[in-house]
Formats: sequence, C-alpha cells, structure tokens
Amino acid sequence: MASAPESEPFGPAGALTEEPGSVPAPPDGSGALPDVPRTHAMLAGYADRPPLSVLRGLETSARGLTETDAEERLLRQEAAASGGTRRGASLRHLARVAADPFVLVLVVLSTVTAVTRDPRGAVLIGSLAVLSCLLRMRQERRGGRAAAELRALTTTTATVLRRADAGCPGVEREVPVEQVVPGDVVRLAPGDMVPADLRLLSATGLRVDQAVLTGESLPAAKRAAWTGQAPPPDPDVPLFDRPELCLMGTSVVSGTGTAVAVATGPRTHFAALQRDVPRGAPRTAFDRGVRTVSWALIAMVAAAVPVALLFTEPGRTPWSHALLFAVSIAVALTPEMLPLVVTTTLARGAAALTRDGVIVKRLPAVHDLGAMDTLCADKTGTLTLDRLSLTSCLDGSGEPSDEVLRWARLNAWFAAELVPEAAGDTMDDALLDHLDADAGGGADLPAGGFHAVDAVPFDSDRRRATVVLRQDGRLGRDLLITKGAVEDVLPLCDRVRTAPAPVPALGAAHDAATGGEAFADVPLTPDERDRLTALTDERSATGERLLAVAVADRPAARRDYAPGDERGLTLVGFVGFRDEPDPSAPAALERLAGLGVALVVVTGDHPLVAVRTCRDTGLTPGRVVLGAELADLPDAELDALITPPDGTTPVFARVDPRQKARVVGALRRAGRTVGFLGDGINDAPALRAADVGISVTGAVDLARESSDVVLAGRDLSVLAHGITEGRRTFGNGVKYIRIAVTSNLGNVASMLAASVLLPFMPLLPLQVLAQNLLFDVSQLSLARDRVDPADLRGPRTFDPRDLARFVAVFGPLGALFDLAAFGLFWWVLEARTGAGGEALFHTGFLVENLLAQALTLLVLRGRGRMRGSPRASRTVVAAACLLAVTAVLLPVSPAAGPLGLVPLPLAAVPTLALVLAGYGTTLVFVRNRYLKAA
Ligand SMILES: Nc1ncnc2c1ncn2[C@@H]1O[C@H](COP(=O)(O)OP(=O)(O)OP(=O)(O)O)[C@@H](O)[C@H]1O
Repeated sequence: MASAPESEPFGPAGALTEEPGSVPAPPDGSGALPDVPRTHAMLAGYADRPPLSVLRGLETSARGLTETDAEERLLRQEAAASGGTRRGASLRHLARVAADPFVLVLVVLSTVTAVTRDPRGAVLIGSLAVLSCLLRMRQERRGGRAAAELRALTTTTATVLRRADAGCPGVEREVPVEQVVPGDVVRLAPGDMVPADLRLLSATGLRVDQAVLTGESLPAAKRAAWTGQAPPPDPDVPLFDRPELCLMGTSVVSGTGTAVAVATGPRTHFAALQRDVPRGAPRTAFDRGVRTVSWALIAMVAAAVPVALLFTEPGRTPWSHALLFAVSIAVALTPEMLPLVVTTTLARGAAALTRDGVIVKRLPAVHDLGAMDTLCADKTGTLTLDRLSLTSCLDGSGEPSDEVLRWARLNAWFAAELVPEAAGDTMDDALLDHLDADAGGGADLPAGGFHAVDAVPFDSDRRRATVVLRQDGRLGRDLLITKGAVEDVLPLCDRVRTAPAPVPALGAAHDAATGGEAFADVPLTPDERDRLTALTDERSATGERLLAVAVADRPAARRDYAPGDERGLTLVGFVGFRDEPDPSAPAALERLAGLGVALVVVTGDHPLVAVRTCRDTGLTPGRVVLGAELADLPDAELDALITPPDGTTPVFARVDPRQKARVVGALRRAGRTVGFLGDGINDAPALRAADVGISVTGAVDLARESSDVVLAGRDLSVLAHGITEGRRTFGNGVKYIRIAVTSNLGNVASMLAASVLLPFMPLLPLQVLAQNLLFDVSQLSLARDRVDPADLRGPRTFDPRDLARFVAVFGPLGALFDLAAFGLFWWVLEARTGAGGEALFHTGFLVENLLAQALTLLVLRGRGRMRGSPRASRTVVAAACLLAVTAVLLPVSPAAGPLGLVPLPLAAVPTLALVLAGYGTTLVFVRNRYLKAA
C-alpha cells in the first residue's frame, strides 16, 4: 500500500476520514454507522478535493485497487457488516414483529388476565404472544432468505478496475455491487445503478437519474470538474446538486464516467437517509386490505370489551370474572396468526412462481401480480421479436441510396467506439450486421480517414444519436453525423441533400463516406418538409421503423459537444428497419385478455409503426396519443382515454420515460392495478410508478432494480403463468381471512348471547385461546389449497365490503348453531346441574366449536363441487381431519387438566352429531344460495 503524505487532506496513510479533519475511520467501514449530517459532510469533503487527492486519501490509484487490496477491504467490510450488527438486526426484527397490533392485543390481554389473578392464563397468553413473534420471525427470515436467493438470481453488478498487482495495468471486472469497496475505481455507463457513493474522476455526457433521492424526474448532469482550487465549503448545497458526486441508489441515464468509490453499503448517504426515514405505508392493495381488516378487528376488540362487561351484570358477577369474560371475548376476536398466514402464503406463492420462471423481488408483489388488471408494455420484444433487420436506405426523394447507408454506418460504428457501453443497441447492430454481411464488406469502413472526436450519445428524450468525426488532413473541421427518429431530426435540418451536384466542401472525407458520388444540398422548404413527412409516414404505416440521417461540416469546436450542437444539419435520407411481429404474441395476448388483463401499448416509436404492430398481433388499436400531446392533456381526459369503453387498445407513441410514468400514474388514478413490462433505461420511472414493475433477466441493471418481478424470458405467456399463480396465492390468503374472521365473529356473538343466558362464562379465556390456535394452525393448510377457476379468471383485489357481506351471512349462522348446542348441553348433558356442570359445558362447547370449524374449513374454502370448485387439497382435508380428531381427544388428553376440560359423557355424541349435521347441511345450502346471489 502506498502511503499518503501527512499533509494529505484525507488524513494520514491507512485512514479514510469521513469528514476532512474528523476522526479517521479505517477503509473497512467499521465503527458506528454515519448519520445523514455525517455522510453529507464526508461526501462534500470529497467533492471539494481534486480527484488525485481523493485517490491518494483512499490509498488507491486511477488504475484501480490491486486484487489483494480489494480482497482485504472486502473481508473487513463483510466482517464489519456481519459482526455487531447481527444482534442489533435481530433485536430490530423482534421489535418490528412485536409491534404487530395482534401481538400487542395479546400482551394487553395477558396483563389483564394477570390482574384478574389468573397467573396460568396470563403466562399462557403471554407465551402465545412470544410464540407468535418467534414463528413470524422464523417465517420472515426464511422468506427473507428465499427473497435474497431470488434476488441473487438477478444480481446487479458493477464494472470496477482491478490490478493483478501494483505494477500492472487496471483491468475491467464485473463484480456484484456488494463487493465494491472504498477505493474501487468504477466505470459508469447508461443503465448502470450507481453502486456506491462515488467521486467522479472523468465523465462524458454523464446524466444521472436521482429521482430516488430528489423526486426530480429530470436527470442531472455530472462532471468531474476540478477548478484547481477548493470552493468555499457550502454545507447548504445538497449532495445531489454536486456535479462531482454520484450517489448510491441513483442511476445512469446517458453518457459515461469513471469514479472512485468513497463510501459503500450501509455507510452511504442513501443508507443513512433510509435509516433516518421511518418506513412508509404498505404499498400493495393486499397489504392495505389486510391492514384495514386488522384495524377493523382491533376496533371491534376494543368495542367488545365494554360490551362484554355490560353483558355480565355488574351487580351479579365479581369484577374479576367480568374482566376475564371481556378478555375471552377479545381473545376470541383476535386472529393471532393472520400475519404468519399472510407471510406463509406469500412465500409459497413466490417459490411456485420461481419454478415458472418468474422471480419475485418483493413478496407482496405476488399478490399484485394477481390483482393486475392492466398491463402497460412497449412494443419491441413484447409484440415483436426484437430482431431488427435493415430493410431500406432512401435518399430525400425516396430513392435507394448507398450514401445514407454509409453515413448511418459511420454513426453506428463510431457511437460504439466512443461510447463502448452503448454497443449492442439493436438499431446500430442491425446497421453493422448488414455491413459484415456485405461482400468484401466495409469491415474496414472507418479507415476512410475518419477518427472519433466526440459523441452526444443516444437517449430516449432526444431520440437521436450524434457522433463527431475528424478526417486526417482536414484540421480545424469537424463532421457531425446525427441519426434518430424522423420527427426529432427533421426539425434540426435546414437543408436536404439532392442528387446530383458536386459538394467540394466535404472533399475526401465526403468521398470516403459517399463512395465518391456527388450531391447538392438545397434549403429545406416547408413544402419539402411536408413531402418528407408524408414519405416517411407512408412507410411507417407498413410497420417499417425509419431513422433520419443528417450531417453537418463545421469548424472544430474546442469544447465538448452537447445536444445544442445538433442544429443546422443537412438531411441525407433515411434508413428503415423491420422487426417482425412475434408469432406467439396473439395467443399470449388472448390468454391475458382471458385473465381479464387489458393491454396498453406505451412506446417510444412512431405512432403508425405502433398501430401496424398492434394490428399484426391481433389487437385493435384505439386512439393513438403522442407524447407531445400528453403534456397538454388534462388528467381527466387522460383517464377517459386510457379506459376506452369499446375495448380497443390505447396506444401511446413517441413517449419519453417521464411520459411513460405519467400514463401509469393516470391508469392508477383511474382505479386500475397496473403492471409495467419494460427492460430499458427509459422504462425505469414507469417501472417504479407501477403497482408491479415487471422486467426480464436480460434487462439493463436499472430496469431490473426498478422492478418488483423479473421474468426469465420476455414472454407474455410466462407472465400469464405469474398472474395465475398470484391469483392462486391471493385466493388462498383471502380464504383464510374470510374463514378466520367469520368464525371468530360467530364465536363472539354466541359467547355474548350465552353470557346473558348462562350463569357462567361459556368458555374460559384459555380455552378460547387454545381453540383459536388450533383452528389457525389448521388454516395454515389453506396456503396449499386448490383455487376455484372462477377466482383465477379475473383480477383479484381485496374488497373489505365483500368480506363484510360474507361475515354478515356466515357469522350469525355459526352463532345460531352454537346456541343450539348450548341448549342441548344445558338440557341433554344436564350441564346446569351437578358440580362439574360448568366444566362439562365448556368441554362440550369447545369440542362442538372445533368440529364446526373443521366443517367450516371444508365448506367455505370453495364454491362447492357442483359449481366447478376443485376438490380440497389433501393438505386441507388432512388439516380438517386432524382438527376434528384433536377436538375429540382433547378432553381425554394430558392437556385437558390445564385447560379445565373434562371427559364428555356418551350422551354427548348424538347431541354433537345432531348439531354438526344440521350445521353442515345448512352451511352448504346457505353457501350455494349466497353464491347464486353474489
Ligand atoms: N441507436 C439509435 N440511434 C438513433 N436513434 C435511435 C436509436 N435507437 C432508437 N432510436 C430512435 O428513438 C426512438 C425511441 O427509442 P426507444 O428505445 O426510446 O423506444 P422504446 O420505448 O424502447 O420503443 P419500443 O416500444 O420499440 O421498445 C426509436 O423509435 C428511434 O426512432
């Protein structure tokens, strides 16, 4: 390791200071994690120093760290991350789980039970709270591990420079983002996630999307500029406004850069901000639904306690009994296992989806997939094969022209050379593919004396790419070649090239590109513009994707070129491409339509090409809206437009990344649950704006990072699988909530009624708890149940009103039969007489209740075989049987004593059989009637 001089602004050798002049911290990032003001001061300090000074302070070089150095730093970084914080993380996890409303209810109940001098009950209720926390922690850890494994399948990598040893040159290496260490020299390219807090060393046209930090959707320009003098420190300048810094969490929109990592992982500004900001409200519709139900139940628990106290005739019952009864009611209402069941069903759903080639990065996204009713997708690779082939090269009069092809190829060739990270662009590839195929091809095309000067790389806002070339022997002159969307290049042209006329100005350079042909440039009149637009529209309507190609020869500039230089161009002509419709698309689209998912096409392409592609894939395009129109369209009009009553497919063409996000936002406002399928940098804002962002494994890092779900292949039928699985998971989750809430409310109603009719409590709190627990465990089996085809057909969202209707019908039904059972116990079992009458009654009620719940589980899980419901899965049948057997054996088991149960007399058998037969038959009858009416 080279040592830095004492005078180094970053402190003595071997130290990384977080703040110039502050206590140094070792490069492994150990020590307390910095808060926002500290990361701010540290990063501002780095931004204020010249790049070389930063590199020396971090004991690295512009050629990157040596492999050994990087390894050592990584080991220390990992040790710091795992040590010390693991216990803290577990405690934080426990605190989060314990803050669950249902756990809090149990804690309150346990305390109240202790106050009523029932220590055994208090301990048991308390244990249940602990058990519920531990089980949930275990399940969430498992879920977290599974999610981490899934995420690992889509790992984001960073390009760093590493040296074999100190004397070697730096070599580019792809490493997972977690392996970037302070001192690493990082290369940035379009589509990259910024992997750490970085201080730029150099940059070309670098623009970074900082919306994650700032909410500002316009990308910010970044540069490494160092004026040679430290500016006076200004703590008020936000870090994201510092052009020398690229912050973790942001992403590269265009241009390239090289930077040194100054802070990584939990020591970054982004991580400090996250620690600072409390967790937001749950995002998904299902989360919101579960929360609504949870809080409704908790409100009911709170209301039930005073009601229960009223029911216990204050004068007659001792206060401790009254309180105990109130506790029983509250326990009966609480679905203790709800959070656990939700996590379990989601984890199972995610695992099933992975087998189908759908990787879920965020567990609740499983439900969102099922709830999705609108899919926004671009056209390339979704409706088309994404295999572009060059089909035509035309001059301004629409005649075949070799010159256009040569200029376009020069643009593509040098764009890849100047911005290597942009290589692989499908249009450029198609141009250069063709080149390779040419007999005797111009593989040596650029040898026409050109060399690269600068580039203004392609981006989706400008929809064009420019290269600046210079030719040997033509010092002082630069040649600009621009190609891009016709609507975006034509307005920048003031002349058009026509044949034939000599053009001496371009001389040899021009000859090399044009093959020696001579042309004349004439001013572009409004009529001429109209003619060119009509010409390109005509071809676009056939599905051909056209790019305009334009050039300019001008005095060399002594500065970097910028988009503002793309003006005063001469149009040379057009190149056309075809991307054949995907033959599997129509069937997949039909499947999506069958699942109730409407498609909205959102593309950066020409409207006529978009319309043609829609038709070729069996869609009926509706109104086509251009990105430019979108800007002036009021939200209300947009809402109406995206939900056409005639079922046509809305098409948004020539939209930029922010407009894509706006379309998604409008759809969500219109009440839709929106999925966005995209794989480009330009899709990132919309992926983030959607309910469920869907990307593919081959997508750019930024798109994958912005999405919730990653598909193994860009195949709509894989997505259809995912949607079905999401609905299955959702269906089973909803089944649990419905059955649990119905049965709990039914129990409470019968207990309240019984408290008026009986001289004692119908069940003790402990018995209620045992019953709830047994039933909840049996309901975990629902995660593995089959789902009614009807539930898979349409998008599913959580509807609390539907739940309320269901509970209003089936809750009282259960209560009614409970009351019938009470009557029978009272008279037939003669629970009213004898010393053990109360215990006998409790036992009879508990057994009846558990058996009735086993029936409820089997009957209410579906619509019935007659209505096409599949049979219950074996797991559900086994769980119901186990519940019934437990119910029968419980009074004679060792648990009977602690629970206060006694063996039932034989006379109980026909009584129970009678009540249960009546309950089962009525339940099936009412379910069938209810479904008919629903
Ligand atoms: N390499 C390139 N050079 C110049 N212009 C390009 C290049 N690539 C694309 N364009 C132009 O920019 C337009 C928008 O491209 P962009 O990739 O942003 O669209 P998109 O939303 O991904 O479209 P799609 O629906 O086809 O996926 C293209 O229609 C084309 O006119």
